[in-house]
Amino acid sequence: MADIPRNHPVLRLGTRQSPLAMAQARETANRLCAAHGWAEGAVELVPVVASGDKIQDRPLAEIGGKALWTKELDAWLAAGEIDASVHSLKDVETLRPEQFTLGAILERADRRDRLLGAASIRAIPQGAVVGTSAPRRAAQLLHARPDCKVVTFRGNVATRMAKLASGEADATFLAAAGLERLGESGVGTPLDAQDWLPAPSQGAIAVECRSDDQEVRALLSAIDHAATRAEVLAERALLEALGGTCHSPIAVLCEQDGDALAMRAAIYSADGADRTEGEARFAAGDLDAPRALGRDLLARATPAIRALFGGEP
Ligand SMILES: NCc1[nH]cc(CCC(=O)O)c1CC(=O)O
Repeated sequence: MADIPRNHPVLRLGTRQSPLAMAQARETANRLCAAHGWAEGAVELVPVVASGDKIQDRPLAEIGGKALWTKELDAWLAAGEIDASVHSLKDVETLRPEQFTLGAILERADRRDRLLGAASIRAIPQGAVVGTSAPRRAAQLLHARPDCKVVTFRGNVATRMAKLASGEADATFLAAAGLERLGESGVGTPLDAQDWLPAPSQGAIAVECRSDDQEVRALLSAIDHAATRAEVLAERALLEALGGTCHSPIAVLCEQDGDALAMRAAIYSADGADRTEGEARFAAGDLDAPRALGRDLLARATPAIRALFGGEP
């Protein structure tokens, strides 16, 4: 068992303030307490309002991308105001400052998207309005259903469900993991990875700490899930090779398959008309294979797809 620091509370965990972020931070705190035999309250949650939560009316890709989710927490972590920060790994930029490290990646929850408002992609009514601001979800939908109209849908999970209920769209997508963590696991229909791949790292919670903070690194390592780490780091290696940004429609899933990892990935043009897919099988920890898959996808992609990759984050 790791040493419990003298002062109480022992660990200050920074988190965004949205209900989903708070649920993820509580789950992280519970796991830390269970792993180390700490009393409740040994982990203090420190909520901050992230820039990404302040601007709700425009797609994230337009207003500055994933950095808007981590900016405030990064500043607090760098300054020592918090010991670690909890993120949805899919919202964390691929290239992070050297001063931070992924101290723990928790066991991945359901990786799938869920469709709300229709029983399947095929069952969405002809010409329906579908709310999403994720380039991946928009492109995947339009690839399968070019008759649909995509409208911007931002805000936290409850906001998006309310927008759907009020008729702003006929259907929308939400991550199964997020719904589950909010106690809404029965909402909508899960889309199986066979025909609808999720976002890189979807369903995984990441806990970042300062790279030079050996004490916190040791504490966090107790809740790290090695199999999840291998999968999501491979997905992020693919992302890195693609030079993908939050404008880039990338769908990928890496899963344990016997004693190896199996990855399937697809990249799209913004309008979903073009799609290039590929797959690879490799050993856990091999990041060259997913990078090679990324380069291979780009080499085979159309100009309309390639225009969305290799850009600035
Ligand atoms: N883009 C926002 C976001 N970031 C993480 C989740 C859910 C949790 C996860 O996927 O890990 C969500 C909501 C959603 O996409 O529906």
